[in-house]
Amino acid sequence: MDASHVESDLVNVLYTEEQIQARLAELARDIERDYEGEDLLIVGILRGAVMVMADLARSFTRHLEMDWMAVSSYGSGTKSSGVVRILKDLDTDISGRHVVIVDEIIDTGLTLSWLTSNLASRGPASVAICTLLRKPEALQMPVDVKYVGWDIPNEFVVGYGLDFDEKYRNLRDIGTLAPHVYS
Ligand SMILES: O=P(O)(O)OC[C@H]1O[C@H](OP(=O)(O)OP(=O)(O)O)[C@H](O)[C@@H]1O
Ligand code: HPA
Repeated sequence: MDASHVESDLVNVLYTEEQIQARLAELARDIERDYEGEDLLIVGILRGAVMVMADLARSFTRHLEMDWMAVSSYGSGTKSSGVVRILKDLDTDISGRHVVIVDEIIDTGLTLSWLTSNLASRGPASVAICTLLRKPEALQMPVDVKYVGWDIPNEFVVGYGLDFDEKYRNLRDIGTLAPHVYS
């Protein structure tokens, strides 16, 4: 499939690469300000958060550590299964550490709500969430989010790490899928 073919699968571009980079730089400034003088560990949630982690981390002008977790709640479809499983745990002991979880989207809130309590039970100094996107109308669980890029409508989005059936993660922009892709 060539690149123009992939772009034509998008019905609407919500955020361009330039807009995403600018917003991540602002979020990095906010996080730097809030954790000034503190040790900081950012935790990316595989696989979707790879792009956000890479670009957010490089927007920081301070030292920080990075670790990764993989959890599963979506399978191959567009609906959360509601069951969260850890597929890869942290390599870092987070007791006494300030942790910021980094993800690309909060949809139902199930994943991050579960993950926040899981990490909080390990005795960190603090746990906060940074997400590029959030769908307020889709939330089923309360999630306390400290840093949000944008609130978006309740539509399935792809690109910049977000996939549909493992495709479209490598798009630079974020957009909604054309209906012909689902049918
Ligand atoms: O708020 P929720 O409804 O729980 O959805 C949010 C989760 O869904 C996505 O991950 P996904 O399970 O699609 O895995 P992936 O990152 O490997 O694509 C995203 O990265 C979040 O972790
Ligand atoms: O809208 C979405 N797109 C891709 N992956 C997702 N995981 C949760 N919500 C979404």
